Amino acid sequence: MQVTNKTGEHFGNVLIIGLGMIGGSFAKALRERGLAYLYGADRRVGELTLGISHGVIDAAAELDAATIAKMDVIVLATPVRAMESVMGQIKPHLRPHTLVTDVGSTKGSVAAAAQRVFGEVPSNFIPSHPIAGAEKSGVLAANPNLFERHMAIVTPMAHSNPDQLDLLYRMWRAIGADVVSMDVEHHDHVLAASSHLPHLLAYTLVDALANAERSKDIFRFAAGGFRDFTRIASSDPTMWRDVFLANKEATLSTLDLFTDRLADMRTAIENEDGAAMFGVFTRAKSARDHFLRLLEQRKGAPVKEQKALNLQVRSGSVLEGEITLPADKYLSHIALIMTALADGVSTLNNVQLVGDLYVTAQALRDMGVIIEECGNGVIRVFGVGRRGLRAPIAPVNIHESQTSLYFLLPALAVQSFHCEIIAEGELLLQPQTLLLQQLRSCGVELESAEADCLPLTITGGLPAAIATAQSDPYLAISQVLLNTLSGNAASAAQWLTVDPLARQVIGSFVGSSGDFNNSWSATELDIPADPQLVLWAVLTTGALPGSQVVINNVGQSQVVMSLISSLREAGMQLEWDGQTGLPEASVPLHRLVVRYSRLQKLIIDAKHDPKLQAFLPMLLSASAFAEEGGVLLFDQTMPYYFEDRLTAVCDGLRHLGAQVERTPDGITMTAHSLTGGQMDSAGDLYVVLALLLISARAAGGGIVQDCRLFLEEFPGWEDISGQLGFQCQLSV
Ligand SMILES: NC(=O)c1ccc[n+]([C@@H]2O[C@H](COP(=O)([O-])OP(=O)(O)OC[C@H]3O[C@@H](n4cnc5c(N)ncnc54)[C@H](O)[C@@H]3O)[C@@H](O)[C@H]2O)c1
Ligand SMILES: O=C(O)C(=O)C[C@]1(C(=O)O)C=C[C@@H](O)C=C1
Repeated sequence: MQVTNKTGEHFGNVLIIGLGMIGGSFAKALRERGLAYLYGADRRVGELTLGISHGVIDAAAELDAATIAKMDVIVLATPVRAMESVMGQIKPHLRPHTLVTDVGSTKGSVAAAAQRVFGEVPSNFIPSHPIAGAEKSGVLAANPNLFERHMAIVTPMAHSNPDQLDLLYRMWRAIGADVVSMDVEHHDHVLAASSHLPHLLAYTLVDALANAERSKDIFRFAAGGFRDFTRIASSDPTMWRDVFLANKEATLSTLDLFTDRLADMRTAIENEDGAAMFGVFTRAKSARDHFLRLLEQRKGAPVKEQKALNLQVRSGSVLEGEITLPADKYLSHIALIMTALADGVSTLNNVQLVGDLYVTAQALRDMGVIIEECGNGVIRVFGVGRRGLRAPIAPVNIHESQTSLYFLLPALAVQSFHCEIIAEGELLLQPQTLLLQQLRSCGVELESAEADCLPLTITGGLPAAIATAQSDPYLAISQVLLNTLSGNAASAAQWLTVDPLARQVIGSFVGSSGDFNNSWSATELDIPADPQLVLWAVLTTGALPGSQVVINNVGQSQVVMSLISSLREAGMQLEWDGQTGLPEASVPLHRLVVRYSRLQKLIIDAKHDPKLQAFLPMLLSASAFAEEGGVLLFDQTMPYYFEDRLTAVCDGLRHLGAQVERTPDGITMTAHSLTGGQMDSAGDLYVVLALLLISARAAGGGIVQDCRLFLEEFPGWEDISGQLGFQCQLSV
């Protein structure tokens, strides 16, 4: 099949010498797109006959004067060691206007062969190499789409003809490849590691096992793992013999590196050193996951559409029991950074590595920290010391996690390497001016994209002390971490901006001596419950007659204490009932007993802690079932996303029949009976919690839409609420 191409581009007469799998794929790709008239030459005549009958080439050719002289492009596609004799054959007839290239897997040997044949690599000879292939060979394996969305490396010389280089780029692009340029030596080292070594291992493994004592059973019981690892051992032996003969030095050096590492693994197994194995496996997994993501991006894989998940809540639940709620994400983040940079192995209890915390954990893993998930929320972190992070092999990807940035930058600011941080989605559009200014003001070198947006590069060093107090809790903690990490005590004013519980978390590593230059000792910590979940459990229990719940792991942070005192003022029955968790813990956990209570008018105003703003969505829902409604007043400085949340909750409440009035400085809720209905959470975690609360109290229950993110971020919530008797089910 030959078609005319839409762009009108035509590369004229193209001769492929060596019409096997790669040469055939190249020919077919050009021919099917109507981009050239294709000739083939091969020492096996049968391949040429098949090439014509299968539409790979238009005509077979000899390497004689008439053929060579009329070619616009000649492509050498034989095994690499056969190329020298082919060059010798075409040399007498080659014209300067003909572009010559090759597709060989090694480049130094091809350039050297050209030098031997022509005296120097001719300006019209520009080597290249498609990074695409298969374990098959021969023209029947030709695939016209083989190069699409794969890379093609070109290795031009200083004196290469620029027009012919341009032609080479255009030709690879025309058949779908992404072209990159590289020097010959670099190419051979990189490919020795990424392609040649894996082939050597696969061939050697299969051969060793085939000759092993129990070989019959080894092959009989080998399954997916063996097949995946050894696919490439089915590749063409001639081609690979040539590759290893042609790229000897680079292959040997990558092989030596590998055998050293394999010897380390042998020692780890012999010594039953689980930590060493775990370290290698977690780092390797995260490196491979990164590689797969890159591959997906290159292939332009469409983002999978996920169905929205809704939660349907029935009215009339009665909650009863004792619960341990998922951990506070802010405190978990601080603890994770501190444990990663402490000396020794720390244990964190009640922590789930999900959402932002997972992103930060992956970044730390990429930099050599072993983080082991032991089940039941127990995490073991093998600290590397304050300046012990290792330069990651690829940029650190924080995806869409702004929080990870606040915590990772101070840690990176004290290391001894450069690190590039990349991100995805909306985070790429958000200027990080305040955070970057803060770091630059103490001498940290940061280069960022335009308008202080990601990606950015940070160069570690020894930052100077920083002393300004910040009211934003994330900027504040970032500043305190930076001081603590660089051995400078944070100022008293700075500490005041940080919640006492966060101070206790930091204190459990650096001790109370205040000497931040000391090494940090590893420790065991219970992380208190997430305050948003605490408030949800408190308000839901308080709303449902007959309910009584004990929350086992409440941390007495400033904001939790403010919430409790506001709710007590409105008539809720809340009592402390001693401590739980680790004995003599520096971050204690408290038991909180909650009972159904008739909530009076709920008032939150300027007298209350400004941090309560983050809890307004749920407080607003609670005021919808308070006896006399509620008044929530707040100043104008709320971040826009707080405003959006309140708007979503007000809309939801109106759907259920509540009377809600927005005023310029707040919201007034008039007591009213609530019916039931569907409400859209817009995917916001805190809106979901507020709407779940109000659905439980509405006569007809409620359906809260778009809860996927909520369920992912709080994976324990469904089980815990189910144990308590909260009647709720998933629907799509
Ligand atoms: N197989 C892959 O995945 C892959 C990927 C990228 C690059 N390459 C490179 O592409 C080249 C071809 O590999 P392939 O997989 O297509 O192999 P192949 O065995 O399918 O094809 C090679 C062809 O060259 C012919 N040939 C050998 N010596 C010849 C000579 N002196 N004159 C004329 N023809 C001759 C053979 O008859 C055969 O048809 C190699 O240099 C290889 O390193 C291979
Ligand atoms: O996919 C395969 O089977 C390949 O072996 C392709 C592969 C590789 O190692 O990635 C093999 C050799 C090349 O020179 C380029 C690509």
